[in-house]
Amino acid sequence: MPTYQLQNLTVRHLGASPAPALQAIDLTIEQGEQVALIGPSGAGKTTLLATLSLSHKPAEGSFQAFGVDPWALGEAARHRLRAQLFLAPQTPPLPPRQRVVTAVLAARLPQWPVWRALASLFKPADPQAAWQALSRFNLGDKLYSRVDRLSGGERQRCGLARLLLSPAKALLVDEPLSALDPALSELTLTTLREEAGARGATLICSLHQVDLALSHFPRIVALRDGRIEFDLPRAQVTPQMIAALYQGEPPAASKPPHDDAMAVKPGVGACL
Ligand SMILES: Nc1ncnc2c1ncn2[C@@H]1O[C@H](COP(=O)(O)OP(=O)(O)OP(=O)(O)O)[C@@H](O)[C@H]1O
Repeated sequence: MPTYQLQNLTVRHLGASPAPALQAIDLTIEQGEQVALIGPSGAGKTTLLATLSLSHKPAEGSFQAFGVDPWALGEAARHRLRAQLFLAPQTPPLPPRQRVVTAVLAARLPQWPVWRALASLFKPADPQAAWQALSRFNLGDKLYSRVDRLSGGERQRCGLARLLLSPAKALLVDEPLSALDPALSELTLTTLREEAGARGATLICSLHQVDLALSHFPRIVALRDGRIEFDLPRAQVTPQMIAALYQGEPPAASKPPHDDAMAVKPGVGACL
């Protein structure tokens, strides 16, 4: 059974301009596939990931996750379905005063009874698991740091460590590299792909770094102006297609010149 089946899907943002954020989206993603979403700013990548995580209700078209239409389910059943999906947003919503260990273990809250979730706020239930997840992103030394003392890139990796602890079968990751240097970018994508592969989870990741999308992901879905421009195995994606997709707005390089690396960081860190 596919993880997702979307047919002729339209998604609008409430109160936004009449042009939909996504339109005529046909997309089938099989369980265990690893897919990169690319496209210029405003193309609809975040909206698509939010729709796949059941945060946006489509306006039109057909949407199925794990073979069911989530929006035809009652609230409780949809909530259970949501527990199968994990969205790691570009700016993870981490409580600023919380310790990293608590924030990471929060990924397990949906599996725990209320008493255990509350107890974990005072004494982390499984710090070893949090440390292991953080270590896979080179962040083990921040286990007991406060979230608001982390840099933008550290916070982003803290959000990804949560993903490792969630039991989800679909891992949805929005721009995981925006605050990371090239070495950490490689480590992060490799870790995400290994994790998804090891547990047979579907991985869908939006990226501005087209070279990394092509080197790490077998399937590339390109969005522009809310529509799918192409959906192809990476071997069939040509430089001409990439140039047409970005039309004058060059895709981000994964290896910025040294001076640019500093210019990228501050904007992303200002997240909470
Ligand atoms: N909360 C919102 N309210 C209204 N319109 C929105 C909202 N979020 C996004 N949009 C609009 O929806 C469209 C798609 O935006 P989206 O954030 O999905 O693009 P994106 O490809 O993820 O862009 P970026 O690469 O810059 O993150 C854009 O036209 C954007 O202005």
